Order: sequence, then C-alpha cells, then structure tokens
Amino acid sequence: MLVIDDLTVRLDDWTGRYDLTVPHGALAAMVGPSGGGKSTLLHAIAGFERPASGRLVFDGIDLLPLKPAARPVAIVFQDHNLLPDLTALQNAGLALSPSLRLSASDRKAVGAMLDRVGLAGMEARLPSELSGGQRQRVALARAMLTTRPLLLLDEPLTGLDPAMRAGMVDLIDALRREKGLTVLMTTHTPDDVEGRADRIVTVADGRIVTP
Ligand SMILES: Nc1ncnc2c1ncn2[C@@H]1O[C@H](COP(=O)(O)OP(=O)(O)OP(=O)(O)O)[C@@H](O)[C@H]1O
Repeated sequence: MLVIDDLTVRLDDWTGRYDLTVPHGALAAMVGPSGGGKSTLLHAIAGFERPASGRLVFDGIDLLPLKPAARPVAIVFQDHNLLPDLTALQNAGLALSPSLRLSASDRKAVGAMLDRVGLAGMEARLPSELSGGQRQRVALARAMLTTRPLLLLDEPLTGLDPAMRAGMVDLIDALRREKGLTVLMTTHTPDDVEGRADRIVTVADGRIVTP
C-alpha cells in the first residue's frame, strides 16, 4: 500500500498538500488541470522533490529518508528521458548497468523486455528513429527492468493516437498484473483509463480531490 499523508511540497510560492492511499497492486490514475500538481507529486514520491512535511510510506517502508536510487520506485518522466545517441537496447539497458557494460545475459534480458513492450527488431534504433509511442515503450522497458515494485508514469499516453493509447494501457495493466506492481500514473485523457484503473483521482491546486 502506498500511503501519502498530508505530504506538503513547496515550490517557490506554490504549495501542494497531498493525501492519497493506493492499495498494493492497484492501478491509480491522476487527472486534472495543467499545473494542478500531478507531476510534482510523482517527483516527490521518486525523491526528486523534498517535501517540507508529511508522511510517505510504501509497503511499510518510510520513503522520505531514502535517496531516489534507494527507493523501491521506478519512474518514467514526461519527456521519456532517453539519451539521443544510444540505441533502444542501450537506453533500456541503462536500468541494468549505468555504464552500459551489459553482459550477454543482461542483453538477453533487455531484448526480452523490448519484445515484451512490442519493440522486437527495433533494438538498434536511435530515439530519433522511433515514433513517440515507441520511445515511450523504450522508457517503460527501462523502468520495468529495474524490477522496482512501485511504478510511476508521468503522462504515458500523451502524444499517442487513440489505438496506441489503448495499447499502452493494456501493456501497463498486463505488466502490473504479471509483476504485482503498484502503479500511479497521470493522464490528460481519463476516458483511456476508465474501467481499467482501480482509482481515478483529480488533482487541482495542489490538492487531491477525491471524486
Ligand atoms: N521548479 C518550480 N518552481 C516553482 N514552481 C514550480 C516549479 N515546478 C512546477 N511549479 C509549479 O507547480 C505547480 C504544479 O506543477 P506540476 O508540473 O506538478 O503540474 P501538473 O499537474 O503535472 O501539470 P501538467 O498536467 O501540465 O503536467 C504549477 O503551478 C507549476 O507552475
């Protein structure tokens, strides 16, 4: 279970104060107006924003004292964060070896994950040779290879056409069930997760507005 209890994040003159619980293994989605505070919450959970106060606990572990790398959290950023000079295989492989010294079994694992996200045969392509949806899948593959149990996805559906959005939701849902992940994602298109997400909450003015 992810427990966010009165978690207060200050960015200059903007303040977010969040309360949310997500059961273990659930898929939760945040919707709401641009600038409402969705990404800021994901960044705080991942450890890239330091909250001023409050509680942040995942499966009994207090996350606040932990550095980002020590948290049981994988995050896919809005801009995918792919390195332009690395191939799909290398970008995904960064999850296993930041220095890209991939063993034969590492390469096999990365290749298998790229297959899993529908990128078989595209291992050698650079990000510039992939579509937006394919780049999103490389970033998702990298997050999945870290095998961290809490997966945060910032706008994984943005820039995709309706069929690709449905495919991405299917993929996220399948990986979540297979690996027992707890997933918290943001989206501008709540219809895409309706019926799939266990919980959809609205974030506005730095607050979670539970429907
Ligand atoms: N570094 C910063 N310094 C000051 N204010 C910031 C900073 N980063 C974000 N903000 C403000 O914090 C608020 C929340 O931004 P956030 O990116 O979390 O919103 P969001 O709901 O994810 O928006 P979007 O849907 O457009 O991605 C916004 O009003 C934004 O202007």
